Amino acid sequence: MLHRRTGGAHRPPRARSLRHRLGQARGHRGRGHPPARPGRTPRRRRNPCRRRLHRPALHQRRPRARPPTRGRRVRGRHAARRPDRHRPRRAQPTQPRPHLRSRPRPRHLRRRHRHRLRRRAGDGTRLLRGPPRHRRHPRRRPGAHGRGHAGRRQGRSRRPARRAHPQAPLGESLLRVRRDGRPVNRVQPPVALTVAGSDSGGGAGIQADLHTFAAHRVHGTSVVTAITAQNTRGVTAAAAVGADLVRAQLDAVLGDFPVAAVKTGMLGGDELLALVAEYGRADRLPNLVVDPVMVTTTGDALFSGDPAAYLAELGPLVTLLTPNLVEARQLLGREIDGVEDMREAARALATFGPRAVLVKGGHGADADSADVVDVLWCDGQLLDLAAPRVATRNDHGTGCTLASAIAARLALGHPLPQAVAGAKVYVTEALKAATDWHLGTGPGPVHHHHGRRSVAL
Ligand SMILES: Nc1ncnc2c1ncn2[C@@H]1O[C@H](COP(=O)(O)OP(=O)(O)O)[C@@H](O)[C@H]1O
Ligand SMILES: Cc1ncc(COP(=O)(O)OP(=O)(O)O)c(N)n1
Repeated sequence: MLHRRTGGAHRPPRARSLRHRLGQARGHRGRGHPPARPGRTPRRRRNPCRRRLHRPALHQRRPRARPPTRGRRVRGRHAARRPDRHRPRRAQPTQPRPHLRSRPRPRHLRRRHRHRLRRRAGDGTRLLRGPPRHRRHPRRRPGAHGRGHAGRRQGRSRRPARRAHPQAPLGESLLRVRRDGRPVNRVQPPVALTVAGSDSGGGAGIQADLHTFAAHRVHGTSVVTAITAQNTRGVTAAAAVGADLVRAQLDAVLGDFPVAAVKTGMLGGDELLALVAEYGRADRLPNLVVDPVMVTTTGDALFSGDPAAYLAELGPLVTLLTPNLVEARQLLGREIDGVEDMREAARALATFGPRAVLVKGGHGADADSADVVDVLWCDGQLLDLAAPRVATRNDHGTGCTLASAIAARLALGHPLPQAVAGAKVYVTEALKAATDWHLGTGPGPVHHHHGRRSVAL
């Protein structure tokens, strides 16, 4: 059988070999078998780690001890012709084989890496996991209750457990791999854009947004609208970036990256507001989440324009508007007190054209309440989103973090209400994880990368 495949010998050897390996990785063992090369004895490539160690060597086996299969008969014939076939088949390469690095790892290693991914899976990485293995496992048998390979392992106790592939270079064996065998770091992330001011303290603004995108495994791009000299105690100086430079940044990013969602934060004044609206009208700002930043929790004003212009300019272009209580008051020009008022405010803001409005109840709401309630108006429906209030003074940048987490999730393809709910959970966890931090002497930042170990560990 095998020799009939020698027609494939005209193809370039490397392509043939890769196809074979891919075939193995997908479980098409028969079809992916490599054809014989001229001048070489065809042999079946096997992962040496999967060798059945308890079976006798070929020359010691009783003839026809088992009913021969096609594959075994072929192997047996070659074993008979080639005495060197009786050597242990774990041939070790003596030279480094860097060309192997891009190849899929053996199945048992991929499985191990998947387990590692699951153990580490935080809120955002859950998406990478896919459905539980047992649901898709082609070898799943009735009675095997979905615990991976528990059933299959019973008869394989002598297999050396958790051993690295003897041929894998060290770097390769440490790479995490996805279900389809490709290393994780080759998966292209979606792209999100933040249009916001810089917070030199790193807790809010551009810095918080990029942290949040990264925590969601979304590639973050940025257009800087202002530079603030800021720490946990407040803002000591601020300067707007000129409209020409902001335009150039927008063109550089939007002209090159497949931006899937945009978050805006500090726009500083009417000029940049109009500029962003121009790009929105030109349909260049998909999934636009607008955090109408006007004043920090420490009381520093970050917007010098007309609040009403926010709604007039951006309202109809916005996917989601996320004012806090202070900002909702300024946008509507009236008091907002309590959850019923927040619902009314969300309804009123929605009349300016955004698809959805989220009135946030963190800063400025009843600090003694057990829950923090945000009100979401989305596609004509009102929804209260409640989360346990986290007792902490480290809550700097929660508004930026929430809006950029929503944008990241939209870039990842989450539907809007789920993106908002998931982002709120993410912020709550980020607040909890930073309660003991002492970064700065005022309200410190939240822990954007909670649930993830450092990549240096
Ligand atoms: N102490 C807290 N505990 C739990 N959630 C909070 C807390 N403070 C703020 N949040 C949440 O953080 C998000 C940002 O809200 P808020 O702080 O009001 O925005 P901003 O930072 O723009 O003032 C909201 O989802 C809010 O519910
Ligand atoms: C540069 C910059 N942009 C926005 C803010 C406001 O951030 P926010 O998330 O609303 O958090 P608080 O400042 O209110 O804690 C900022 N401070 N700086």
